[in-house]
Amino acid sequence: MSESVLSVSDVHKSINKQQILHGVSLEATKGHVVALCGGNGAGKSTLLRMIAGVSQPTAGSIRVAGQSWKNNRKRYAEQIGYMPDDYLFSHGLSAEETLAFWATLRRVDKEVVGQKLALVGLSEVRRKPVTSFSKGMRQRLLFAQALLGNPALLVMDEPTNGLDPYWMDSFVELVRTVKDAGHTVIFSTHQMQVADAIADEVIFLKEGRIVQSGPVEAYREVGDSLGLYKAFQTLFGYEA
Ligand SMILES: Nc1ncnc2c1ncn2[C@@H]1O[C@H](COP(=O)(O)OP(=O)(O)OP(=O)(O)O)[C@@H](O)[C@H]1O
Repeated sequence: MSESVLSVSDVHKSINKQQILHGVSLEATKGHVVALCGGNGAGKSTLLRMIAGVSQPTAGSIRVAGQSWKNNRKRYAEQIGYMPDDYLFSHGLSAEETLAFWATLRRVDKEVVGQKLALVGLSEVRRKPVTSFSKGMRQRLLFAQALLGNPALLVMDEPTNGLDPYWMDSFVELVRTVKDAGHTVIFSTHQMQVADAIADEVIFLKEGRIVQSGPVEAYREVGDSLGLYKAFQTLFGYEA
C-alpha cells in the first residue's frame, strides 16, 4: 500500500459562528499532487491554512506524515512547506537575504539557500531586491521558501494566480520536479489547465463540502482535457 502523507478526516471549521467547512475528508500519498478546485469562497484557503497548521479545525483531525498538530506542533510544522496566496516582502532585502532569513527561522543550513535559489531559477538575480521582482519571480521565491526544510508535504494556495503563460509553464515544471523528488503536493486553483497539467487527483470543493473528486485521468476519459472544465462548469455554473 502507498504511504499516506496527508490525512484529513471529517474536518469542520466555524468562524464567528459561520460554518465554513462541513466535514471534509481527503487523503494524499507520497509523491502525489492534489488539486483543490472550487469557486470563490468555497473554503479552499481555510482548508489549506488548517493543513499548514496556521489555524485549527473546530472538529475532525489532520495528520501529516504521521504527525498531528495537537500531539507535537514542532514535528508537525517540520513536515510542511506552506506557500500562502499572498505575502508582503520586506523592503530592501534581496532574494538571498530574504531566503536566508527564513532559513534561520527554520534552522536550515545557509548552503541550502543557494541550492533552493538555483532550483527555482533565481541564482542570477539573488542579490536584487525582491520588491523589484515580477509576480512570477516572487512566486518562485515563495516556492523556494516552502521547500527550505525539505518537507514531506507542500501546501500551496493559488500558486499560479496572476502568472503569465511563461511563468505558469515554468511553475508546472517546478511542481513536476518536486513530485519526482518524492514530495507530496496539495494546491488550490480555479485554473483547470493547471490542475490538468500537474495534478494526479482533483477535488472539487463547493460551499465547504467536497462535491466531487477523482483521478485526473478519469476526467480526461470523459472529454480529454475539456473534462475538467466541463466538471467545473457543471458544478459551479460558470466557466473556470
Ligand atoms: N477569518 C475569517 N473571518 C470570517 N470569515 C471568513 C474568514 N476566513 C474565511 N472566511 C469566509 O469563509 C468562506 C471561505 O473562504 P476561503 O477564503 O476559505 O475561500 P476560498 O475557496 O479560498 O475562496 P477564494 O478562491 O476567493 O480565495 C468565505 O465565505 C469567507 O468569507
